[in-house]
Amino acid sequence: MLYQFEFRRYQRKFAPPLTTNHGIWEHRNSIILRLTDARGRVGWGEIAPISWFGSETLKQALDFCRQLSGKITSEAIFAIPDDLPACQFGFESALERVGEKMTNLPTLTYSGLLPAGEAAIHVWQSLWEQGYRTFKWKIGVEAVAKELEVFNLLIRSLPNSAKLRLDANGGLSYEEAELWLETCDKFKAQIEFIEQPLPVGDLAGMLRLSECYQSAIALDESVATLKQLESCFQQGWRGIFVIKVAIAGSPSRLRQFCQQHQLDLVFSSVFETAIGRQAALQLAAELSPQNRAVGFGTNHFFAPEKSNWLQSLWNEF
Ligand SMILES: O=C(O)CCC(=O)c1ccccc1C(=O)O
Ligand SMILES: [Mg+2]
Repeated sequence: MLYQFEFRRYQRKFAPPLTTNHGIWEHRNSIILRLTDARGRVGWGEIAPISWFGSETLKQALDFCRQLSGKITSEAIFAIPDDLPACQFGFESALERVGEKMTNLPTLTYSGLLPAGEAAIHVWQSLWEQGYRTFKWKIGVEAVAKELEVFNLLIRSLPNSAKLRLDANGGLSYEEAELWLETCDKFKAQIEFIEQPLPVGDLAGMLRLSECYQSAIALDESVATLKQLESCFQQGWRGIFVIKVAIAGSPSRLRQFCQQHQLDLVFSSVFETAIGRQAALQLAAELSPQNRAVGFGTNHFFAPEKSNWLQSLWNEF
């Protein structure tokens, strides 16, 4: 089946900028795409790469879109190479939606993302009032001693029924990870897991840590794509896997892998727009075992989008 294909770049500004162990993030850039079949039915998709996280770059995605010259077949979509995982997601999810009505978002429990540093102590309350009960806080941004101090304030200020996730973005040394895990073990009832304590390549280190501490560890950067997910599973990881659907690759192959194996999954946003978010959350609702909140409580990092943003982007009024 042949489709007409159009795409536009889209940019949103983080307000305030997002700080992680990888640095400061000011703008979220992505590509919105539209497929149209011979009968004029359309499907929308989003390509939202994060190259520092292990996907292709925005430029590689744009180059791929440009060389298509406005046309693509479903066969070509399923043959997009594995080194363009965000493109695989964007095109396949658009294809799945051609002719489908926008459905209601599935009901899921959300984890609210807190800003790094002390700001977290001032932000969780408004998220709590919006109904969030699980929060994620970035660590590995400042010196460990300083962060442990803020952690102590944060964990004491949070209600006992709140759950906290700590995300190091691969930024800890083995010794620092030990220190954090000891701390987590002391607050077992409130800490859900620590995410990606060590760098991507150090699966052996994280396997060792997971044997030495009671607190759970989640892999994130180490399993950014389906290929990496399969590889970590084969190497014996049976802890938590964070799945960033929008950069993981082909949604149909991801679905297959997750249905074949019993995995402890946490679905997570890559700051996609409503288009990628819809597709990612639908897959999350399908595959999520429902016991863990999805990491899509991220919209407060942007000013609300105007309701006609997509029409404006396409210049269609
Ligand atoms: O998972 C969440 O709760 C929020 C999303 C998130 O933290 C994130 C978003 C974009 C890129 C990297 C990350 C991350 O988990 O490190
Ligand atoms: Mg993470």
